[in-house]
Amino acid sequence: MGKRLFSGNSSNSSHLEKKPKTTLVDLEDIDRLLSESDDWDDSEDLEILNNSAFNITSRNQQSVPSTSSDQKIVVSIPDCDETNGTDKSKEISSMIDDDLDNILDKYTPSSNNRNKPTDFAQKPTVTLAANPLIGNVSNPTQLVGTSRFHTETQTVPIQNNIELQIAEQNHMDRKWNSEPHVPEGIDDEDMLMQMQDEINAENENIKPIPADITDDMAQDSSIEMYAEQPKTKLSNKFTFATQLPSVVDSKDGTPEELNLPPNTKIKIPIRLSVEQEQIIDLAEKGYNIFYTGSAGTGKSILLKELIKRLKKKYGPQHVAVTASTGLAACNIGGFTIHSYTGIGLGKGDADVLYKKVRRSKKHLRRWEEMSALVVDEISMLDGDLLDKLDTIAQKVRRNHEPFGGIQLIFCGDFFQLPPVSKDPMNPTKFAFESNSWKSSIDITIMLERVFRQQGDLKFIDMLNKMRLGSIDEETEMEFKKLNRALPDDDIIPAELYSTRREVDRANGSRLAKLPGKSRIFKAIDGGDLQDKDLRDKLLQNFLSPQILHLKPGAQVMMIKNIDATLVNGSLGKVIDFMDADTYLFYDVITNNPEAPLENLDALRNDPAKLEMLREADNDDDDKARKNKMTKESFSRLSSNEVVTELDDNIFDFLADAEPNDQATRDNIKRKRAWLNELHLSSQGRKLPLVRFKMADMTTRTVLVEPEEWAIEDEKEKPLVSRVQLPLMLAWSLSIHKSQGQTLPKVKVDLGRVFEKGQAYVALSRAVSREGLQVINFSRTKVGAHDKVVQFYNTLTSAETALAKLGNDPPEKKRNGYKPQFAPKTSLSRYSYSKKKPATKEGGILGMLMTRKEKSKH
Ligand SMILES: Nc1ncnc2c1ncn2[C@@H]1O[C@H](COP(=O)(O)OP(=O)(O)OP(=O)(O)O)[C@@H](O)[C@H]1O
Repeated sequence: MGKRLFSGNSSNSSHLEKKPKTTLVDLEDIDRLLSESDDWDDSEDLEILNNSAFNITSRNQQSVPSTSSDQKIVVSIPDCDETNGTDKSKEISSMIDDDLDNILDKYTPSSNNRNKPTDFAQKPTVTLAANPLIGNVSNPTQLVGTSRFHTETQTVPIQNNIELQIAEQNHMDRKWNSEPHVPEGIDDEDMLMQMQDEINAENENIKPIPADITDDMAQDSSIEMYAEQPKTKLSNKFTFATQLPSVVDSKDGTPEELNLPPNTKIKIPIRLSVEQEQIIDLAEKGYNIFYTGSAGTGKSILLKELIKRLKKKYGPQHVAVTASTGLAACNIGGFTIHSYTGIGLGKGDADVLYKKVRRSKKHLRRWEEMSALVVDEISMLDGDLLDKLDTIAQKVRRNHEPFGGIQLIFCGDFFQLPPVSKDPMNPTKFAFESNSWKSSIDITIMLERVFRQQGDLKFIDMLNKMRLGSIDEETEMEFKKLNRALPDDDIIPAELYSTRREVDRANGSRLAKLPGKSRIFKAIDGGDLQDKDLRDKLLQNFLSPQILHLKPGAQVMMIKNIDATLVNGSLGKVIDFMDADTYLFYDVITNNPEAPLENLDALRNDPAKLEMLREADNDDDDKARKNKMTKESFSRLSSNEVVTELDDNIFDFLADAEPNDQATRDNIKRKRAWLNELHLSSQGRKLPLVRFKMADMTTRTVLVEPEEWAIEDEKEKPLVSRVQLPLMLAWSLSIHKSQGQTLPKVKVDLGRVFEKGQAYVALSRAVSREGLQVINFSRTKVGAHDKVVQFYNTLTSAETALAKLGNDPPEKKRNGYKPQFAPKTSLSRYSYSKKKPATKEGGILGMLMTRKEKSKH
């Protein structure tokens, strides 16, 4: 029997949990690789796993129905960089050779696993991919947890109809042409097909003889064994998703000669185009770059790769990854520029904002350590604000070069949405009109190839005309033809509207269609401002509504940055409502299903420990403490609140591990009852338990607690404030929020378009005309700013920009340019306290508190 290198599990909707449903049996291999390599950067989980030798995960397709048992295992081969590529390549090569044997071992019937019930047979897909661009990475610690979880719960084996796939070489690797590092044997499609045929031929002989698989056999087998998954009620299908990996049906993307079965899903790694690569080259040389291109030219995709390269060059903590809006920031795994730089709403002059930054050690440090500042969707950033940021940078860093010598990478399309200007007397100032832009940007480049709509060239042409604000009659007719219903299939179309009122109405009607009564969450508003009209106006500006209606099944969007992965823009689905105390225990059971009930009981009956746990869960910064009381009053159970039993959905994680032995089954049953009893008797207000979809396609289930928004005067006293759940319904989106998205199926209503570029942004989210419905189209809705047209007339292609530059890198051109980060002079005055758990407890309490600490960082 070969060593067990990996295994996967079946995936239905419930497998999109944060606790990964991937099993990695041979963890030692991963651990060893991680510890032996000098290249891993421990501080960045994502970095580690992007570079890890093996990245073995189970992936769900976005549109897999909840009842499906479709499975996909991705084995990623790491990227080779310039310096260590060859060695690592050899190492991987030999390991991969072993792995092929293991794949065969794993899916070939052996004496131990021959008798399996085909009823439960899953249909795994094995993809051997060379570090796909959008890898689904997992965290090694998560893998450890998962492994334990699965080892203790024997289930039923995967067996028949396996499909082996080979993903193309990762064309992001710039050494592809010269030194392909995929080992021989892996990129050989014939061999894979042969393996697939062999395995399936053997598997056909397996007779469905259920029930006689003993625990011992399961332990000994090289095959992991899984239970048939019970169906969950809530689908994990989302109306839309941000920048999903390119997963296409075989009919669209599989090379003919692969001859894969019709339902095979293939992940096609993205290969950067020459012009995209050229921009990376320029950025690596240290130039301050603005690059642009029409919607769908791959600006964001390129930006993600560029960020990786800059992090390699400067170190992750020296690269500020930001965007002008929360959703755009979410797309590139960054922050809004306002929150990252510490300028809040950006109100007040540069001096006021500089003082604000100085008061926050965290933000001061960020500015001081910054070597590169990346801003996505720059078109929505106000030119005056850019000038203020420039001033702050120079002051904080005590360096009078533009932006204090920080390298700038700006990306966006000025033909799309301009900065929001609410003051008619003070019209929009584009970023390119600012003084700081003129003094800092070395190169402006235009990407020319459109990827998003590449399957519909006529549509690209129509959109291009629209972008420039001039469409002819024929184009208008073509757009008007799109006023028809979209096919009613598995995918629910996203809906885009121009105004918030329209969005609210559309979301409200979707909510009404869900069964059951909605729960109402009323905001607590405060602040010192006396002028009622002004106060109401300011309150209206908050994204969070005064009254929020929610039901289980509601699609929601997070509207605050909570931690590293749960950010403004994260999409989720409400699965139930529970109070904070029940959630503490729910969390314990989720992470530790085998924890004895007696321990949970003991913790429940120990008020001191419980209090400690609650404290550890609370944010300890000053402001949070000030608002604690308001938040607490928000979270108090009101007398008329009806408390019902918890829904079975919340126990998905237990159902996944459907045990074979009676004792474990009983244990789980007891825990369900125990948690329900706690839930029914608890005095806390029931808050939404939301399953969020993460950028790596896993999910994370969290109890969403109230947050505070405030508009402050210059002395940081709140003029108006609101405490509310940081959620909004999200079946429909405003066009402003949709900027940056790729939406395969979308319905757009242009009836109330009020801004130049707005109609273009909305329609260019679609991938093709086939997936686009347009209501209220009219030529009058289309327009472009003259200033933007003029500015774009001055732009060049990447190739021309390169030719003009010559060989001198900007380090030589810009006097005193520092490719590394700024001196840390003022830093030494501060000491940074790291948050520590309130106490070092062992057992469940300790585990919980450590987890909470970790999730905060
Ligand atoms: N080099 C490439 N090869 C194949 N597909 C690509 C490439 N670059 C981008 N794409 C695809 O094109 C689509 C649009 O990419 P992306 O969102 O990065 O464009 P964008 O220019 O940022 O669009 P927008 O301006 O609308 O935000 C995505 O589906 C992406 O996967």
